[in-house]
Amino acid sequence: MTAPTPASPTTDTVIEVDNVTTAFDGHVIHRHLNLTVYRDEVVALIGGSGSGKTTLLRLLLGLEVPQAGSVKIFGHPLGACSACDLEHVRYRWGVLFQSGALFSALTVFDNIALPLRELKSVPPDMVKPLVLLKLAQVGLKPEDALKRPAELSGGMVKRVSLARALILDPQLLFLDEPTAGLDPDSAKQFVKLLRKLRQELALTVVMVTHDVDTLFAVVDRVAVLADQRIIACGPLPEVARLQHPFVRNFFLGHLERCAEEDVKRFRLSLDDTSDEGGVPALLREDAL
Ligand SMILES: Nc1ncnc2c1ncn2[C@@H]1O[C@H](COP(=O)(O)OP(=O)(O)OP(=O)(O)O)[C@@H](O)[C@H]1O
Repeated sequence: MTAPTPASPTTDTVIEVDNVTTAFDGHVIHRHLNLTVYRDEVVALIGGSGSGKTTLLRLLLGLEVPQAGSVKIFGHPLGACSACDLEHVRYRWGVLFQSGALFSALTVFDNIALPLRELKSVPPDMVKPLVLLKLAQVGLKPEDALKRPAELSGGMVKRVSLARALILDPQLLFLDEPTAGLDPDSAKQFVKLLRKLRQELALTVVMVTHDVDTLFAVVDRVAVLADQRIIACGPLPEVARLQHPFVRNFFLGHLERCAEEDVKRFRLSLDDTSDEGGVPALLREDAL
C-alpha cells in the first residue's frame, strides 16, 4: 500500500520528494522521507501536531532546504535550478495559506490582481475581466471586489485567497489547512467549491489538513506523516484501516464511513446540490 498508486491512470509526476532529511538545530524532523504526487490528483498530508507537515509544505514551496535528498517539482530540482528556472516553476503553482495572507490595506480586487500586476503577464485592460472571472469561479459576487479583508467573513477570506492563488492559472495548488477556522457550514461549502474547481480546472492539489470531512469529500490519496517519514500514501479506505496509533486516533468514529462505496456516495451527495455561483452570470464588468 505504501507504493504510490495514483488514483487516475496517469504516470505524469508533478512532485517528487526523494529521500529527504530535514533538521533544525540538530533536531531531525524528516528522515529519508519520500513522496510522489501525480498530475490531476488531490493528495492530503495528515500527521500529528509537530510531525513536520508545514515544514514539508515549505520544502515543496522552496522555502526550506533539506539537509539531504531532493525535491523536484515539474521535474525541476528546487535546490539546484537556476533563479530563472525557479521563477518559472513558481508561476505554475498557487498557494492558499492558512490565514489567507491577504493584504489588509488592499481591496479584494487589488489582492487578487496583485500577481498579475507584479508579473505584468497580461495587458492592463485584461486585469479586470480576469479578476472578475476568478471571483465568480470561487463563488463571490462582483461587488465583493470593492471590500477590504476586514469586511469579509472567514469563508470569504478563504475564497478571495483561493482566487488570488488561481489568478495565474496554476497547474498545481498548495492548500494549508483550507477549512481551518471555518464554521461547519462554511467548511462544507468551501470543500464543495474545491471539488468543483478541481473538476473544472484539472488541478493537481496538495493540502495539509486535520479535517476528516475534507478527506472524505475531495481527496484521492492520503499521505500519513509519522515517525519522521511518510508511513503510507494511498486511497482513504486503505489508509484509514492502518494500525498505526496516529491513524487509528485520526479516524476514530469515522471507520464505518470509510468503505469505498460510502465515500463515493458521500461525494455524490455533495455534488447533488450546487449552490456555488455560476461563472457566466457573475461576469458583469459593469458591477464594479
Ligand atoms: N524554522 C524552524 N526552526 C526551528 N524549528 C522549527 C522550525 N520550523 C519548524 N520547526 C519545528 O519542526 C517541528 C515540525 O513543525 P511543523 O510546523 O512542520 O509541524 P506540523 O506537523 O505542521 O505541526 P502542526 O500540525 O501543529 O501545525 C516542530 O517541532 C517545530 O517546532
